[in-house]
Amino acid sequence: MSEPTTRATPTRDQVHRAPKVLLHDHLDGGLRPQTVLDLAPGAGHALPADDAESLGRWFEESANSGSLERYLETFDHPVAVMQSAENLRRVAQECVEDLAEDGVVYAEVRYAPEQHLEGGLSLEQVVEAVGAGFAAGEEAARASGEPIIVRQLLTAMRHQARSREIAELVVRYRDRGVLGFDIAGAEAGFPPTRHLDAFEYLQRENAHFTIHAGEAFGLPSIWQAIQWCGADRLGHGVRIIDDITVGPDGKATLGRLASYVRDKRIPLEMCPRSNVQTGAAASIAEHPIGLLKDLGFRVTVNTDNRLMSGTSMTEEMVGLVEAFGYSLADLRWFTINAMKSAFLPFDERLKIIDHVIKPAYAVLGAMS
Ligand SMILES: O=c1[nH]cnc2c1ncn2[C@@H]1O[C@H](CO)[C@@H](O)[C@H]1O
Ligand SMILES: [Zn+2]
Repeated sequence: MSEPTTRATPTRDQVHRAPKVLLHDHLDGGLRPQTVLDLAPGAGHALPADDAESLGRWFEESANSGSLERYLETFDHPVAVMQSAENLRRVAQECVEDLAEDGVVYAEVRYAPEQHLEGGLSLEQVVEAVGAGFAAGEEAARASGEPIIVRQLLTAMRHQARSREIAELVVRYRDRGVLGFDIAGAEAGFPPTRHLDAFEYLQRENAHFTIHAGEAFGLPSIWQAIQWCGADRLGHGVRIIDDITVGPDGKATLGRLASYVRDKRIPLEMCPRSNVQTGAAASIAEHPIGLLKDLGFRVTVNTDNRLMSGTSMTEEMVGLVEAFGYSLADLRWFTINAMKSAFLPFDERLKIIDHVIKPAYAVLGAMS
């Protein structure tokens, strides 16, 4: 019987070996420090450090700013070296290899094509270069016995005005590895409704999208994302906690919006370490993920930006195990939640749950 042993506290090695599903990871937030160093001279770009270890540390320290705006400034460096098809391809391939090595079996990786046009590429060429890199990475991962499926989400920058164009790009590439749309960037001052035409277009096209909301701005952003724009999922969504009150007896009362999010099973793409860095949460132990999980929200665990947070799926999950005492059964719950919430077709999601996630957890539980 594997069930009782899955209640034990998992070791780092077990978390590493467990199949993991990642829905919120930025391609330009996940470069290897060495790759940034390798590509910078060719891109004519100056960096704040000249060896991989110091550069990695620089990203983490600079991102540790307590403000989303300052956190986002660090992206200038990876974005500067992602302006050619060759570099995009390399970064995309390495991303898949790194995720596979971390035990991720399915990932949706996002980036903003409009930020990669400075070397003369078209939006289409950007999407195709990333797609080629993902395919090569999947191939390499399969060859090394770590099979993984990785798909693209295309992001539009919320302070810019290209969201409709990017939404159309998503629809054009929907059968070629692109599963959905997103908006990202500074949240305060740039509400989701600014891009309403893009979201309405996607809904008419039966396409999927997630919206970064409730990270650096509160409930109005989440409310707009869901009730005006029709988001399928919420990027972060941590501020939904503002619509929940916990009484002295520990009993939680949900407001209308929090009830709606829970009742409709709207997936929350939570990224604990990133939230601590931008000040959206005070610490991992105080992160709203603990309460939201207890209340049965459709919570998922994600990395956001592996480079800026010095993190991985294993690292995020180990952090949660340490802070909340989660068991393998809890990690399996997060993982199945994520797979259920993916933009991959339903039959393919089920196949991964039934043939990859559940059997691997059964083996891990039996061996613990
Ligand atoms: O947590 C986040 N909140 C909002 N925007 C973000 C976050 N992480 C990254 N980006 C933004 O998304 C762009 C495309 O990948 C990145 O260049 C960065 O500006
Ligand atoms: Zn993000």
